[in-house]
Amino acid sequence: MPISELSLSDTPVNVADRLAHFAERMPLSVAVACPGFGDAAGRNSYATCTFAELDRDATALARGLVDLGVTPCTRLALLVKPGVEFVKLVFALLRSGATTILIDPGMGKKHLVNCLAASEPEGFIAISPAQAARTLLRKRFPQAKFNVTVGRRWFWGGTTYRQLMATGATSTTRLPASRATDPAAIIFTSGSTGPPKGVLYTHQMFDTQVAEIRREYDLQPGGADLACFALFGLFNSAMGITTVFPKMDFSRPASADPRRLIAAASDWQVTQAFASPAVWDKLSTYCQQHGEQIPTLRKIFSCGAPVPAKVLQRTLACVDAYAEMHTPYGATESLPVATIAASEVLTETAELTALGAGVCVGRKFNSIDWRVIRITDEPIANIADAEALPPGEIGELIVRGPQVSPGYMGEARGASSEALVREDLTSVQRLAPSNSLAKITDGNTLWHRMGDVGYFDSQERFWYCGRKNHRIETADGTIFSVPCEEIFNTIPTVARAAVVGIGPAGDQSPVAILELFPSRGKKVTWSSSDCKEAKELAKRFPQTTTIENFLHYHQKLPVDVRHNSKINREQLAEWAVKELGEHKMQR
Ligand SMILES: Nc1ncnc2c1ncn2[C@@H]1O[C@H](COP(=O)(O)OP(=O)(O)OP(=O)(O)O)[C@@H](O)[C@H]1O
Repeated sequence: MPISELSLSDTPVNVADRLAHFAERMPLSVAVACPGFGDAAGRNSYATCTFAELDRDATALARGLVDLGVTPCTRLALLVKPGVEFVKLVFALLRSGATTILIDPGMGKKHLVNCLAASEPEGFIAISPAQAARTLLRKRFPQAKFNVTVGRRWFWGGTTYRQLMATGATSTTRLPASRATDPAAIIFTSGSTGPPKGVLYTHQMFDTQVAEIRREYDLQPGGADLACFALFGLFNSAMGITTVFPKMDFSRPASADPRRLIAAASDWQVTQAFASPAVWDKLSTYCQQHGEQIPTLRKIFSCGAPVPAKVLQRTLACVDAYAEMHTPYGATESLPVATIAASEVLTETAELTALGAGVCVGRKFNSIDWRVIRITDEPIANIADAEALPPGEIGELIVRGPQVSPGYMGEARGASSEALVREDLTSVQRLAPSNSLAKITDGNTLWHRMGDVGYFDSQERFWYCGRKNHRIETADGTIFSVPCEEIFNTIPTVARAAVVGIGPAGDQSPVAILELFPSRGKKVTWSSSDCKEAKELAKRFPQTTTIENFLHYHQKLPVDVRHNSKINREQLAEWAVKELGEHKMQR
């Protein structure tokens, strides 16, 4: 059949084919490096695997899974720590045709178990403690029959990673060919605006992510990446780039020890690194205080929340003078959407951000189509019902493209997850409730509603003004969180500001909550001058002029589990209600 006659859903696509390409061209280069136990230093202390080994073992594991009975669309939860085995298993699962369920362990036990149960896994590929927990909670996972233990198997049966590898290595089973729209994974959002949502990933989404990230940032095979966000290991291996996992707790990135990150960077002479804003803040502060440098870094990425200009500046100061830093913008449902270079932020947009213009997240990726539409909390069934807004007007961002997820699963309220997994781009009628709020039909395509608000400027750059759910509807109009917060962030004593709404919808009052910088050796106290400065500043800008309540938050502001960077404004709003109710109002 000529290519032109193939529909998208017939096109064979699997991001794991990109790994096979590099295994052929650079078989002996290190694909993954992961620090061993203890404090041994230097490259020899890492567990490593080459591209050839990764490719060979991923195929063996995939055959082992298929021989176990795994078929296309079998849902398997992957609960393995970032490392060599993790990356091998991710590629094995992609090749086996299974749908991998990926969840951040940092979201806490209750959410973790609920998310897992909602996705109805047919098996667990998991380390021993997770298998033990699965066995104890077996009633919640009635369908889990394909269980593979990574590490020692105790009382729970199933097979082990080693056995799977051994049987797969001698198997000649043919692996299934995956098509572009076939499900590849269910990845959960970080749940910063409610319960985490299971996002359906197709093979096409993963493949587009890799192709677009490689093209946009001109990432070349042969480089080495310090991966402080585990999933980046997948992208790197599909680009011929060595993944270096530092020694850190990936479920609490902000707790990473800068000395360990610097050691991993130096051991592998890393050329690029990906970490959340909180990690860059901590690492760059350490480098500044201790005169450390990471001179081999050429490309630096940060994503997940706005990156303050001072963090961009400080980070660039501890790397090569020609290094670039980028802050890609996107969400689990759609990544990447837009990007901006730190150089553009520092020379142009940061100044406007400080004046309340929002945070510029840059221009769109080639493969994305985007619009800003009038804000509504109601479902929008068809694009004809969405009002597109002109540049300069704040609305909700909607996106479509090959890296955009066709829908959610896992909430499964009323709809069986089987139906959701098999859902394709045209079967919008079967969408679960959150899908109807998040998707808009346009012919046989879908737009995804980002749940983020902002506006386009005259150069079609998007200026992020926060989450739609975090906007404050007052009797006098709408207040957007991020533009206001950035105004308060310019106060030298303020470490971080959050602006939240309290009270009934439509008649909310804005409250500015400020975390102050610890002053050396002294307990941080909220002085009348701090409050006076914040109040005076608020009066100078139309965005903040109606804010009258200012509160000092005595600890670090609460943040999300995945990036430890997104402010949990819901929690702060509840706290503010209590504080103000107790007449501790600072006026
Ligand atoms: N570069 C960036 N600058 C500013 N904000 C960003 C950037 N990148 C991502 N974000 C924010 O992170 C959001 C995506 O986060 P993620 O997909 O991890 O889950 P979440 O939206 O926090 O979870 P949930 O939808 O469950 O609340 C974006 O919609 C945006 O608000």
